[in-house]
Amino acid sequence: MALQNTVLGTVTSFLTSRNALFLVCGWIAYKLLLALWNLSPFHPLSHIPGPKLATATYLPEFWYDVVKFGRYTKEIQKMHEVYGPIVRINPNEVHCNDAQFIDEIYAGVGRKRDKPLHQVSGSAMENSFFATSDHDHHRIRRAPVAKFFSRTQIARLEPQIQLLVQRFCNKLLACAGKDEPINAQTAYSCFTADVISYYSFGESFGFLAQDSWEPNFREPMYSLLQTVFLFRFFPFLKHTAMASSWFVRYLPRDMALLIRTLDTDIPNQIRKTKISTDAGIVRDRPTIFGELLNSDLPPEEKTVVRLVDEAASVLGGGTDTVSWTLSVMTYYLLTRPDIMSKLTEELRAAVKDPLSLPSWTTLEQLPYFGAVMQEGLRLSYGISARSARAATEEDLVYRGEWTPKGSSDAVKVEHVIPRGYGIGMSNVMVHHDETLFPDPYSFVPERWLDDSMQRNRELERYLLSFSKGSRMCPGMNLALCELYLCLAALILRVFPHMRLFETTEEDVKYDHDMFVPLVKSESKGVRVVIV
Ligand code: HEM
Repeated sequence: MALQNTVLGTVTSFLTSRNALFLVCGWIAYKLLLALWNLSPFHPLSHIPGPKLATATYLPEFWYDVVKFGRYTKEIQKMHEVYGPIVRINPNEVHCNDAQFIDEIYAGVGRKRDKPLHQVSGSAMENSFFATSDHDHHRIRRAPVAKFFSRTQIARLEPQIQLLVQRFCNKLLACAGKDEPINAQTAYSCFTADVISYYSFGESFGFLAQDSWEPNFREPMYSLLQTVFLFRFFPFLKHTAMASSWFVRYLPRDMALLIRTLDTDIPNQIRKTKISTDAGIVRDRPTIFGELLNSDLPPEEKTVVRLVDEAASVLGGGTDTVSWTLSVMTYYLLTRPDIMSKLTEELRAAVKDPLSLPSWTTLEQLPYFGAVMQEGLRLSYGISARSARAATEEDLVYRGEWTPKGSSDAVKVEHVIPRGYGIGMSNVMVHHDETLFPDPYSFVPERWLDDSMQRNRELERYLLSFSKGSRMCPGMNLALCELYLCLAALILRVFPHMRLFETTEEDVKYDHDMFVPLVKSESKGVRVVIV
């Protein structure tokens, strides 16, 4: 019997290992065949130039984005130097480095644009409209949220933002004389998180009300974003993130707070809102959940799980983007006294009392302030990594010119990007395009003004910070309202007392990305002291 068992065990394990070997060989053969297909002249993208390995496989993208972390954008830039303005960067995606093609890729609502599945699989908020691939489904999901962030709605919120701006400046000024430097982005993210939470959820997180700048959501948000490239290749790993709530008590304080907010507080708030909505109770201050639950979205779009993802994407989208833009502007303004004094002069003429600022729409009209804002947005990029769109009902025809390296003659380039295939651009490349922005790494607000010192609308077509078209940032009005009000108050009240602390241009200069721009890993951020 023992012998029989041993023989049976050996045969089973032989069969099992044979099966495993068979599976592995089968998988390798499948991948090889797929690579051959991708390289073949029959593939719909075969006419688009690009490196052979990237044309055949996702290996280069995996290597630079996952293994070397967030460094594929720079490789794509190098590919453009060799292959021209249109490059095949992976078997099914094309990248464009010509800003004249922006309106074709990021087209308006009337022209359908999906987001490629490979791209949206990176998002942990898979039920949000941000991560919704299909154009029509995205439109349905986006509509009620976009309405909530319209210009009129934001104007109603403005008094509360003004209040938080002044509270924020008071808190910064109260740090006068302290030796410990303040990480500007951490401080700014306390302000932006309080604004977005008050507006979206009806209650502020209260980061400005606490004594210090910690805890806040900056670090945990960045930690969550770190998974974006890995999830693109292994989307099933997203489900392991759900386990994080089981060991929340062992996590760092700020990460635990974020997990608790997303896993407990927000779902509870949605349930409470649902009960009052069902009972016909009208709240005096609308919340994003109230808006979604009252909208004509079908019931399957109103589940708690989906609304939590929507809340997380608004929270994620609305916190660090604004705080990073403010940090970049802080650095440039504190290192450029010429720009600072010109701006201060313009603001002093328009603002009688810095404790009671004029409206955001009034501040927006100040030409030099507007120019500084545009330049700050240009050098903070919004999303630095590529964001692709797939036209599903039309082929896109690219026509342009390109001067290959080492040649003095421009050659004409024409390519058809077949429907269904993704084509994207990277803000970091467009914003450093020398033909549009001469001396692109310098902070030059004047480039946004025309000869009569008014806004240069023509150039604004190439500012991609909020993206363009049907999937552009729905939070743009809120972001601009925060940026104008906060920067005006900082300039008039805080910057005269603020000094940079061991901060250089390296601390704001793009190095790699995680979807959002990142500086060199060893940077300690933009740090300031109040004197
Ligand atoms: C300076 C501030 C901001 C910048 C530069 C910015 C930038 C962007 C960009 C470039 C996109 C397009 C992403 C893509 O192509 O996949 C986007 C989308 C988005 N942003 Fe913002 N954003 C900012 C502030 C905000 C705020 C305050 C909110 C809060 C409501 C927000 C919420 C979103 C959402 C929900 C999306 C997804 C839109 C969609 O897929 O239709 N953002 N943002």
